[in-house]
Amino acid sequence: MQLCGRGVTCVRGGREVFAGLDFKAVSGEAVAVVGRNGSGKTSLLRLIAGLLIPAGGTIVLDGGDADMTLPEQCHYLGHRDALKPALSVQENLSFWADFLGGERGDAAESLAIVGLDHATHLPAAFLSAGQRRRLSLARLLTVRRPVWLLDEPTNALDVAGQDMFSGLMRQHVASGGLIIAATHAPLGIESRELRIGGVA
Ligand SMILES: Nc1ncnc2c1ncn2[C@@H]1O[C@H](COP(=O)(O)OP(=O)(O)OP(=O)(O)O)[C@@H](O)[C@H]1O
Repeated sequence: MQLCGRGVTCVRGGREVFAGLDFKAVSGEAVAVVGRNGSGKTSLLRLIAGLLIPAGGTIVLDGGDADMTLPEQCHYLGHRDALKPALSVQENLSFWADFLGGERGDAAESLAIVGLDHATHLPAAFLSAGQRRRLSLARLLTVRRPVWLLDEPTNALDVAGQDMFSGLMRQHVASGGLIIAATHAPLGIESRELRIGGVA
């Protein structure tokens, strides 16, 4: 499996953020997207996820599931945790599993892995920032998708949480997945750097 961007141009609010960007990520690899604030790291992830339309160029996944679009094969985890505050931890995860569809893993096991098995019935509104992040990470495990697009994934995680997440990323790439992560901090696993917008 290979994700390939050719000549990708991003325009937001009528302003060109980046132009002519070439990039590639293959199965078993993590790519860390780095660059100064506003250089377009989040925008690039959203372009790959199909949440923004490129103003130019192409983004193609070769060797994936031919019956599915690229966005259908991606998990996009934004830096803001997309949770419904009135729903419980378990209900939030069920919502995402229903919304995303496809092959579904064991939700209880996913919550145990991210360390939220003690809080399954707690409304998401009561979670701490790190717990909200952990609940978002549980999505990656409950619904299997090969391409993980992660925006500042370790934000708010404590040291143990960062270690746990490094292990999950390692397993994902070892099983043939690929990761593209926008980050200002070290990703926590071996990764190749994709710098956008020049030197910070
Ligand atoms: N909805 C929007 N409308 C107009 N401009 C936008 C919009 N969203 C983002 N931008 C602009 O696009 C540019 C790139 O933003 P983006 O969030 O992709 O950068 P980033 O590299 O992820 O930044 P950071 O390191 O601060 O998270 C910024 O100049 C930003 O102001």
